Amino acid sequence: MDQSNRYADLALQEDKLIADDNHLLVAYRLKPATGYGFLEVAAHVAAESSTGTNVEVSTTDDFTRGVDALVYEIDEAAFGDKGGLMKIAYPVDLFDPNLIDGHYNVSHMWSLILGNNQGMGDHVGLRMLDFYVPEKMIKRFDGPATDISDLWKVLGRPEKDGGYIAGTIIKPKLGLRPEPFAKACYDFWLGGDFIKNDEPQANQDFCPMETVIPMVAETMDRAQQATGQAKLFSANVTADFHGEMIKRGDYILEQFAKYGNEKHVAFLVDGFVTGPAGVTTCRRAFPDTYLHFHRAGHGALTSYKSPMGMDPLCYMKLARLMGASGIHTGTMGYGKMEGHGDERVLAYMLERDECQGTYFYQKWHGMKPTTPIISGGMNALRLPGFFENLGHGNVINTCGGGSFGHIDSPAAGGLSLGQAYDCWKTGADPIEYAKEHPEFARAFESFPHDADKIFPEWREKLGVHK
Ligand SMILES: O=C(COP(=O)(O)O)[C@H](O)[C@H](O)COP(=O)(O)O
Ligand SMILES: [Mg+2]
Repeated sequence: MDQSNRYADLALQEDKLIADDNHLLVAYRLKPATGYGFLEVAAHVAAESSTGTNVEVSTTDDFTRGVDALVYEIDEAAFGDKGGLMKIAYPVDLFDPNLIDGHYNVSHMWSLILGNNQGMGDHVGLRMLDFYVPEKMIKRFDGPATDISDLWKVLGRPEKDGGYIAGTIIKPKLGLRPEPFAKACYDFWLGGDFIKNDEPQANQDFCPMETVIPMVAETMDRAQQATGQAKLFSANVTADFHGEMIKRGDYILEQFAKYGNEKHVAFLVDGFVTGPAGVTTCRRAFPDTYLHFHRAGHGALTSYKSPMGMDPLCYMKLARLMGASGIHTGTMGYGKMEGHGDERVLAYMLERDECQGTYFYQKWHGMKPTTPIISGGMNALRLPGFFENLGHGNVINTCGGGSFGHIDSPAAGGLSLGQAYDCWKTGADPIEYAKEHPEFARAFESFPHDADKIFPEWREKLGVHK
């Protein structure tokens, strides 16, 4: 059934919709199935995502029609054989404020703008590319409670432009018992700032949380005394049940508090698999603790290979609305995961108070920033190019292989990361810099494939021969 008479109004002007502040706007890539017209399917998406279904229903009244989502722009040929562009305006009244405080639910918003419409049979691709949240709504999302300035403060740095946080992920990913786990932490902290649990490290029988966490807390204290520097640990609190997540969080804070280090802890939530409910549980139960949003699994939704799901930019915006203090953004083509250099916008959208996205200029109206967490196949050699592309180094970076794969030690791995930042920041030539900085220099020998690719003449210039 073609519902474009009701669910499309191509005369609506985007500027006016934004000025009126009564609509949430979404840009999608749509590819209709064979035999269906573009506007017809677009209107069906708007219907399915608001007041309608695939047929007229007798219960509809005039008020109902007043909150229809409307297709207001289409460009059928925008993406060639991948489909066309359509934009839909959703009345703010469609969205769901909490009973307890009137704040909006991200889970509800998500189920509306990218929910049932994903499974419709009359398209072969529907992907959310960008969205715009109006001012009156954005002020009623939680947003972050803590941000990178809280971590810089713990590290004794300026709270503005406090710079690069050199981190790692304890590797191997699984299989370390408590003693070797704590030892790995100590060995890295001698050279770096920040350690996170890898996302599946939790409460396994071979490494129970109630054995390993007290050891990590004691280790942090020892590493801080040995180096005279503050250290940070991002502990996994992911769980299905909010009560379990809170139990884990309370337990972890209690253990680090024994050394006065409760502010040196972040909580890692696998926010893709727990969804907004998991992230918000952590955000609200522990508003003083930095919320580290790990997104394992997100590729099923955000991969550019898919005609479905959403672009990573949308995922970043959802994470900031939910209140993530930091979220993984990928490595913008410099690491091992999918991505490309122009994904700088992912970081800028998280950090800035206003930012131009793919289709919409989003203002955040004072919402705290979310830190870009750079992770996945990174090491000291890849970092200078990464910083150059991004234009700054106010990020958390975690290098698992890049630290524990350093041929000298995890501490040397950690030091090599801070040196990579210093090298870029001071505008030094990496090869010249390596001559004066042994840990950075040994990263070339640790990661020779990267060295060959990024600095092809490194062997001759540094005098290192096979
Ligand atoms: O454990 C790692 C990286 O380990 P390593 O440093 O050894 O590659 C992270 O879980 C991934 O970065 C997640 O990907 P993303 O950050 O893209 O979500
Ligand atoms: Mg991991």
